[in-house]
Amino acid sequence: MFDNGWDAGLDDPQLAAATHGDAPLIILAGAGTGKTRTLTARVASLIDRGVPPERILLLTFTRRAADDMLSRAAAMCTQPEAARRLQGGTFHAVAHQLVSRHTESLGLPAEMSVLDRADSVDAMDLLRHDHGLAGQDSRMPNPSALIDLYSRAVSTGTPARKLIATDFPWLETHTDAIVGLFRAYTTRKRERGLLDFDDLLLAWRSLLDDPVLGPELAGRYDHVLVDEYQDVNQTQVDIVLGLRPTGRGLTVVGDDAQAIYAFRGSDSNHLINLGAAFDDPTIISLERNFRSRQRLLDLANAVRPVAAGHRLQLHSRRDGGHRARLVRCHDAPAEARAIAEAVLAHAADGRRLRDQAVLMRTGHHSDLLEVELTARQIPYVKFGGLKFLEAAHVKDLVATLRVASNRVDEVAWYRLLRLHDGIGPARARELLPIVAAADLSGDWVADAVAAAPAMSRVSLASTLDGIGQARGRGRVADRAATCLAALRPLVVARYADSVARLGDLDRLVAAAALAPDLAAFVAELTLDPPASTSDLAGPPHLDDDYLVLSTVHSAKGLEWPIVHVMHLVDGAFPSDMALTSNDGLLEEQRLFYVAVTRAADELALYAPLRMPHHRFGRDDKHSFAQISRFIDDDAMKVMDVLDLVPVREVAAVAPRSARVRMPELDDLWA
Ligand SMILES: Nc1ncnc2c1ncn2[C@@H]1O[C@H](COP(=O)(O)OP(=O)(O)OP(=O)(O)O)[C@@H](O)[C@H]1O
Repeated sequence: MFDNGWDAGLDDPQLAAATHGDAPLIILAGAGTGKTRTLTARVASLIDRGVPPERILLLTFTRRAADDMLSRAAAMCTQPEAARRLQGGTFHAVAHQLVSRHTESLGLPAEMSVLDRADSVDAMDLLRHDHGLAGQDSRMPNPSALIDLYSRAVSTGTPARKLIATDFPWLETHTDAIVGLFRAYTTRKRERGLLDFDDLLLAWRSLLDDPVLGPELAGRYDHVLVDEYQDVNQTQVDIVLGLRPTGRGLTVVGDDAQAIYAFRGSDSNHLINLGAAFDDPTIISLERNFRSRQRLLDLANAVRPVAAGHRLQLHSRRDGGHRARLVRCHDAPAEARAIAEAVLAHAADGRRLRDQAVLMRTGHHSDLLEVELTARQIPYVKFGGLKFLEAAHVKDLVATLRVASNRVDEVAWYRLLRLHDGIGPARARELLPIVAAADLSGDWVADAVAAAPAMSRVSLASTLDGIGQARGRGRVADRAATCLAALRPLVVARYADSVARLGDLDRLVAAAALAPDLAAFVAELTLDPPASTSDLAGPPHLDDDYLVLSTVHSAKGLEWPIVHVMHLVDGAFPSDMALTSNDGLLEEQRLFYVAVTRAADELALYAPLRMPHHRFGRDDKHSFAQISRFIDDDAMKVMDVLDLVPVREVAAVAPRSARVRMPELDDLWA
């Protein structure tokens, strides 16, 4: 029956999921159990069953995941040309496409820009002056705190007044001003075609709620498949239910133990509760892990968080190999040396560097390790931490491209204006009504230049001329190149290392040139930012061999034969920010579970038993560190221990493995 390849090698539950009919399907899949493979096979099987590819929608959390799955599914089925017709992408990217097509119905201007968090902070900064919320007083909420409050209200659907009273009481004296500011902020964004990430999802949900448009939009699809459902927020749940109100044709895949985005408003309970929304859901659990050796899964099963979730017990047919190993090191420099030496030892055994990854809770944890790797000439690539799009020069170009596509994008103008010597925030605010006016009249360039300080006039005139020319260019490639030409002198004047930065910008403009539409390119870049310029150019050359350093968040969904996880001490992993809240700790535990399930063959967890007091401190004060609370007695039973420290120190810092604990004493120093 199945001679097209998509069923090849699937185990029974995977095959059942791939060939399931139209009733709502919930696939609960543990780590490494082949979620991606199963979803891909299901898409291919749907096409072979006769579902037109354009009536299948696949929603994922990264663009790359959607592209990979759709192209693989198309290659596996009998219609290889289906790849072009299949619909898919991230929730936000699909929302952006839809919203761009329905701007009129939504009362939005035709030209739109997408705001990331930093842009939203700028937008709030611009408006708070009009609401008496700017000033030197330290009790005044800063724009970043205001955006946090605003997003929390939106993502949880809680009125701002209530939220201030319960969660932000120190802002209570400003309640009226804040509520007024938020009202103005919402109106202003709408007028200027500025949409933040939440707005995109809310707009999609509103379109689906509309009695005329909603059924038409939902009726475009026969099947909607959602990956990583444990990471959806309430608005995304509403969108999914709006697309498939009865659940017919809905497939979701998720693992509640891998939910790691609560800080963005996600809630793994949505996966746990979904079944109750339908009459006849089919639930399939995938528990056979195809990635890791059983000895490593013994640890994964021991540390898998079970709070309120589904009990999955992973098993593998891959025997042999070593148990997971806990490596206790004297301090952080010793940990860095131990990791570098282990990496080299595996390389000497014939492993490529690319077969290994070092994972960390937070990007800066690898500071010392990077020094060590550089000294030993071990090439590495780092993922996570500062994103490429957060680099100042990249944001400068994105702002330039945005004003060339949406002339009234005052947030982008605000950034661009401040790149000119002599124009600070106050001057920029004065110039905005001229350059970002909704109804341009007369010679706006001359007016803006005349209003600018004398020292800025020459460069401002040249930037504004350049942008005017860019807007007149029809081809995307010409428009992007003209924008960069306008920005180039500002980058040279502003950044000491401008040559390297301009190299990045050239690559970005080259990538833009391939896009059919500049505004869509910029929106996509903002919604799913590349980690580096090499991401824009596709994967690095195959001959390159390098070690991967990655935050656990960025390692989600990936796998390596050998994985080293560092800084496994309380305060680092779990992060000290999470130590005071139960929800925070649970999220850290899920993050730990993601980390330990990335390894196929070997897993080493490193714990430096002394940590410096201050990351950038000038002194060398250290204190004893407690081995991560996630490595508890059950975990220790399935691990080997390697001590790179004197026995005396181990005894001092490892009471968690003691059979009898004295919590009342321990807790005093927690
Ligand atoms: N039926 C199968 N036969 C052989 N290998 C498989 C099978 N299904 C999945 N695999 C392999 O198992 C590994 C894990 O699969 P995949 O990445 O799809 O898992 P996942 O459930 O998305 O994992 P995670 O949630 O941990 O990221 C991959 O190397 C994949 O090729």
